Amino acid sequence: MTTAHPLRAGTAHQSRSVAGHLAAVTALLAPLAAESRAEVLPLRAALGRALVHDIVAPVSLPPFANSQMDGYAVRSADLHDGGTDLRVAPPVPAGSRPPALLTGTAAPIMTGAMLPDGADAVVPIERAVPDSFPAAGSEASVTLPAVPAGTFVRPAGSDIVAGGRALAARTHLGPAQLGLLAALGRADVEVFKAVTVLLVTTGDEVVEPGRELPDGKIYDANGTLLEAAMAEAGIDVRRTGISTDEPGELRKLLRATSTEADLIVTTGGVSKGAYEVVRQAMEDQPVDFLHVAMQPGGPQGIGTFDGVPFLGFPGNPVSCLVSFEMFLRPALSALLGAPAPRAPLRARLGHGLTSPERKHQVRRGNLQPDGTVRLEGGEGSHLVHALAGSNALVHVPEGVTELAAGDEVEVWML
Ligand SMILES: Nc1nc2c(c(=O)[nH]1)N[C@H]1C(S)=C(S)[C@@H](COP(=O)(O)OP(=O)(O)OC[C@H]3O[C@@H](n4cnc5c(N)ncnc54)[C@H](O)[C@@H]3O)O[C@H]1N2
Ligand code: MOO
Repeated sequence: MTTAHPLRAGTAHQSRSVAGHLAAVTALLAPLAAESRAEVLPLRAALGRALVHDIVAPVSLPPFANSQMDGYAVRSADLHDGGTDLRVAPPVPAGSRPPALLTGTAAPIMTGAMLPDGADAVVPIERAVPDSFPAAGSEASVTLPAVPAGTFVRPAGSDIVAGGRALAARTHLGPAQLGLLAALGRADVEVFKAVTVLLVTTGDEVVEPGRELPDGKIYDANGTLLEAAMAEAGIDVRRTGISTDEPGELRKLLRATSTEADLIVTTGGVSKGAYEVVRQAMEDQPVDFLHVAMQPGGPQGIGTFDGVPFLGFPGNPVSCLVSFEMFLRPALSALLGAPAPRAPLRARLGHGLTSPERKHQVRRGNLQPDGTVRLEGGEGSHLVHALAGSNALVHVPEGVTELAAGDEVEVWML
């Protein structure tokens, strides 16, 4: 292909850095961040999505000064060292505005109840004598120790003040963020629509799980692996079934199924063999096939098919998962705020490793409770069993060829 295209790498033999390819994938998918791709969802349906706009707090949290403890609301100026007897006022009712607290009285108040006007502190019931509340309606007095103003009071707006920014645009909505929106009184929220990916696995040697396995064939691991990775990341995944190695058939399949898709992802058929179906099917399309300086996941395809963004991941199962984690997930995180990016951790290697000098290596491993990471399997990108026994990706940056046990590495929890 010689057509000029902003996403294209130049010659097919050029190797592109991981950062360079991530930038290209992000540029390819940038139109997905258009505000026209917004929808309003009830909070319960918005888990895992991200905000289109900033959210401004319509009320303060807490909305009113309230008690942090079960105890007595007091005027701190009434209390003196050595203990002070106060008349017990009627209890503060839950969920409504109490009458003002008269000087020389203490009002039983429960956690979260509104502080009466005039009260400026709460003495926990454990510090009162007696240390239990009198029966409702009875005449009683209580002895309380001196406390500074503000003791066990949660001031209005101490969490957020009305008019302040509660959440920024592109914030990923997990339980805490949805809980905040509910606390602010929101019943629904404007989020980016889920990204729809058409996922196509390819190869004459690949057979649907559940069928018989003739000699020379293997089961399709990639379809299930990537569908699960994408679904977990909140992507709406459509599967086409396995494409044969016939480029015309793959083209027909894509044309029939890709119209509603935001992105086409294929696996396999992108390297240098004689039957690279994805390469051949894309011959008349603005698609680059290039090598990223990464192991696994080196061979990559990127461009558009009939105008639909396209990523061609390599066929080895570990390679296609690593491609998803290194490029698609972070590109969507950066553009749309969802899925959430992987949180990078630092860990110490349980044992040494070697890595090719000009490649960013991504090994699979298990982060142990003692903070060391044990590598699972070797470098091979076919090691799906070792992948299944791993809980983390282990990064060895380009330029690092050898690491010893105890050396620090970056890991991403899977
Ligand atoms: N001469 C070269 N050969 C290869 C190179 C290279 O640079 N020069 N790169 C190697 C690397 S690295 C990778 S990764 C693979 C990528 O190959 P393809 O994307 O073309 O994928 P295939 O050849 O179709 O398959 C590779 C491998 O993965 C297995 N596979 C394919 N699809 C599935 C599936 N759905 N489920 C499970 N396993 C699958 C397939 O049987 C092969 O074993 O190329 C290297 N070769
Ligand atoms: O780079 Mo390939 O993706 O290792 O096996």
